[in-house]
Formats: sequence, C-alpha cells, structure tokens
Amino acid sequence: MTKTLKGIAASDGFATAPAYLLVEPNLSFKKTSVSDVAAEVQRLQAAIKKSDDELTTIRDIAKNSLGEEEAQVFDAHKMILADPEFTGEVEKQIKENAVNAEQALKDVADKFIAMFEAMTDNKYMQERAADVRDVTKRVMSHLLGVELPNPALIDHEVVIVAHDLTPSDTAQLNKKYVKAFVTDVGGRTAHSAIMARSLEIPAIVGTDTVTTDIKANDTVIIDGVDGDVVINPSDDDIQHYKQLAQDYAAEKAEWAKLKDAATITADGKHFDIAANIGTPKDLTGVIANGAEAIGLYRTEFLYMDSAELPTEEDQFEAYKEVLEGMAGKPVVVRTMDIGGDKHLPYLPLPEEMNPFLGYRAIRISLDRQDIFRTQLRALLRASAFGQLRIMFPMIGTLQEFRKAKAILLEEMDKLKAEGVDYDANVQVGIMMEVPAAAVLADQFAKEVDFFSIGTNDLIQYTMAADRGNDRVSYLYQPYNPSILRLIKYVIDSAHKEGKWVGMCGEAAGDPVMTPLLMGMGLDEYSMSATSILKVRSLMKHLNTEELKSLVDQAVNVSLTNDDNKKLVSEFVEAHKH
Ligand SMILES: C=C(OP(=O)(O)O)C(=O)O
Ligand SMILES: [Mg+2]
Repeated sequence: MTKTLKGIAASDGFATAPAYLLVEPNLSFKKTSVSDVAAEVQRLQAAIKKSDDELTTIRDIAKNSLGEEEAQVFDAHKMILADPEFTGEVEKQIKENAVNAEQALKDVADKFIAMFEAMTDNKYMQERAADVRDVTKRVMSHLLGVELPNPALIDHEVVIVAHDLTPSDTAQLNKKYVKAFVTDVGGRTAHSAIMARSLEIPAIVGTDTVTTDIKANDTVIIDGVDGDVVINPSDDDIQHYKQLAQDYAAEKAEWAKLKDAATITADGKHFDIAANIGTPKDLTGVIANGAEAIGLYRTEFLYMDSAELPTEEDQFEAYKEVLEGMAGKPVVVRTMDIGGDKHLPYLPLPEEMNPFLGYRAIRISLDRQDIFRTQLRALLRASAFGQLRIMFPMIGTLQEFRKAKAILLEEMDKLKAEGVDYDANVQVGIMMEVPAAAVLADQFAKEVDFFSIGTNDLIQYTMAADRGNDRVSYLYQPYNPSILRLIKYVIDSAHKEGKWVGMCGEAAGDPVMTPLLMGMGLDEYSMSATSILKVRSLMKHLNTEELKSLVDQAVNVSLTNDDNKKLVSEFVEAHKH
C-alpha cells in the first residue's frame, strides 16, 4: 500500500528507485554447544572464505572509485582473515570448548580488540582494533546468514535509506547508482545535506521513521523540493512525479542559459555569486554552473578524506589546484573546521556533552599550532598561484582573531626568510557565525579584510537550536527579524569600514533570502554550485533600491519568520521586473 512520509527537503530534485537500506544489521546470537565440532569448523571456514571473496570485490570497487590508497584498508582486513593467530585461534576455541563458531569468534575478537585498544602508546596498533571489529562483523554476518549493507557494492540505481549519514558515508556514495537518500534524522544545514546538494542528488532528512516504514527494495519516490517520500507509489503517483521531474529539468535548462552571464540586477548593480566547495573535485560543478568566485572552501574535508594528517605538500597541491582551476578568480579558503559533526579518525577528540559548543575549528587550530601552521604554510605557498583569501572559522573574540593572524604573519616571515613566494597582500577574513562576534562586528570590521556570514552556525547559536536535530528544526529561522537584524548589522558595520561582506551559510542560496540580502547590500553570495543559476536568474529581475523598503519592513515591522517569508514572496510577486 502506498504511504507518504514528510521530511525536511535537504537537496532539490526528484528520484524514483528501489530502496537500499543502509542500517546496522542484527548480528545477535546465542551461545550453544556443538557435538559435531568438525562441521562447525567447516562452517567457520566457509564464512571466512565468503568474507574474503567479498573483500576482494569491495577492494576492486574501492580502488576504482576512491583510489589505491583508500583500497588498502581492505588488504589489512584480508590479512586478519588469513592470520592463524586470529582465525586459527577461533578454530581452536571451537574444538576445545565445543561451542558454536559465533561464540568462539566473538571471544577471540574481544580479546584482540582489548589487546589493541590497550596499546595507548602506539596509535597505529590501537587503530587495528577497528579493523578487527570490521572483519569480525563481516564473518559474523556470513555465519548468521545476515546481509551486511555494502554501499560500495551497489551496482544498480537505488535510493539509500538510513537512520543518519555521516559526512564520510555521504562522501562514499556513488552518484551513478545512488539516485537520492532519505534519513530518519538530520537537518537542512547538517553536513550530509550540504554534501548532497554539492553531489546534486535529491535528499530528504528528518523523517523520523523512514527506516522502519520502508523495506529493502520497496519502490520509493523522493521529492527533494517539498520533502515528500512516497513509498510503494501507485502508477498515478509515478506519472505525477515523472511530470514534476520533467518540469524541474526544464526550469533548470532555462537557468542554464545564464551560465556565462554576470550577475546584474534589474537596476544594473553587480553582485558576486560564488560557490561553496569541499574538495578540488567540486570544481567541475563550480565551473559548469558559472560561479564568479569560490566563497568557501571547507578544507576539513581534505583532512577527513585522508588516513592521517595531510602533509603540507598534499595541502599545497589541493589549494593550488583550486586556485589554478579558478583562473585568477577569488578563492576564499577556510582553515580547518573539525569538531561539531565533523571528525577525524586519527585525531580523537574527547567525548563532549555539546560538541557544537566545544573543541572545534579555530579553537583546535590555536591549541594544535603544529596542525595550524602546516595548513597556513601550504595556503601561503599556494597564494602565489591565484587570488587566495584566507578565512578563520568560529571566531568569537577579537583575541582569537589577533592570535590566528599573528601566527599567519609569523609563517609569512619564515617563508620570506626561506625565499619562498607568496602573496604578501593576501586578504584575511573571518566567518561571522558566533553571535558574540556578530554583535561586535563594528570592532572586528576595523581589523579584518572581510566577513563571510555563516548562517548555519549563526542561526543555530542565536536560536540555541542544534542544526542537525530535526526536533528543533522549526527554529532554523533565517527570516526571523532577530537573525535579519544581526545580518544587517554585520553588513552595515563592514561597509562603514570599507570592507566587503559575503555569506556562505546555506541561507545565501535561499531564494527567499536573496531579495532581503540584496536590499541590505550583501556583496558576495556563496552557495552550493547547484543553486547559483536559480539565484542569478532571480537577481536579474529585482531592483535593489526597491528592496530597501522590504528590508525595512522585515527588520522593523514583521514579527516572525513566517511573516517575513510571506512578505518577501508577495513583494517579489509585485516587483518582479
Ligand atoms: C558556512 C558555515 O560553515 P559550516 O556549515 O561548515 O559550519 C556556516 O556555519 O554557515
Ligand atoms: Mg559554520
């Protein structure tokens, strides 16, 4: 029977495909004694063989899609399977204790995991515990006849259904087969949603129950525009959404005509529309959508894609590739923003009650100056190859900014002494995403070269509402007068000091925000590449002078987020040129 679920529309577009459940399988079992020990050993060996074959296939696929280095993790898994100290020990336990293979495997694995985890002075060996866990899970699944989800093995079109997707899960999705994803939890500005937009796959998050409502292979329609998930649709539903998908594609084709056009408003004013990227690979989409700059390069993905801290050289190559790819257009690179929902397996952070309020971004960089200085050196060296702008994330106090900038200047001096080229006039700015900094924007404006407003965090911190928690997602209110006043104050403060202001939070690509931001005189709008042409098309039809009265009403008269949403849509309807 057809069922429709509502979630948060996180990435535009439509898709219809069978569901692929990416959920933790149930691998529970009971301890039993066995009488035919030889048969039990054989059962274990068969499960090991199946696991080994599976790893060979996964390794091949991973090599093609992710590269040789990433694929090598599966060699480590195969080695564990072939290690007599591990699997031989499981066999021994079956024989000596006459227990089922599942129990013997668990006992041996627990012993190895505890042993590796205890090696606190050897990080490499400590990390092997995770490999043992993974391999054990795989063999256990074959013993129990339970299928493990293996997204790397997907070879047909699917809609991924998951409780949650971490940014690294999302990074591994193969766009060729993964037509959309839908999750139980999450918010529009969580990083997996942001990545879905840059991958251009429709996504819905925060449905609460999708993993229990959908069974594997159920046909599912994802409407990423309205946030509807249609499970087991009727033929009429399929036809209806096919039409919507066609209309959407036609609208996109219309916007595509603006790819090479500058962003000029109806009254002849020019704004910069820039793109947000996570890796140099995103440049293809940036160029295809005609971005005028890169307004945010989230460098933490470089750290997350790597098995260890990326070297100065690795980073230099990545930054240079982006600068050269943009051929002289401005590129704002943000220093590492790890913490919150972004983790590094090789940089374990302490468990925190409130990770988004904890050890994150510039707070880590100022503490771990070894990591920070390496990144700054790589950035400065790359600055010789284009128009680089350096941005610090999560700045809350002037002291933090001054300290970060002083470290940057020290690294400049060192490079100068070494005779290495860099751009001595590189602009240095900050993310405006901590309310304390926004309130003091007038003071910051005297010291920075630019601001980029990070509405994802600015809204979560101002409204005290976790950006990834769907239960409080109603408080993501970009048009709330409180947020609009903060934004306007930041823009006015920067302009008073002759500095430019951008916005790189998701609100920058929201067509309801566009008229308000234009009226406030925001200079640069940085968004998922896929939103650029839609916003450029809208700007062409609006007159900035007329929008000033709209801003005045939104900030001073309207009371709520919804009032302002309505106000903007009515205004645009009446004033579209
Ligand atoms: C752009 C922002 O940064 P991030 O989403 O990476 O936290 C923001 O907070 O708005
Ligand atoms: Mg942020």
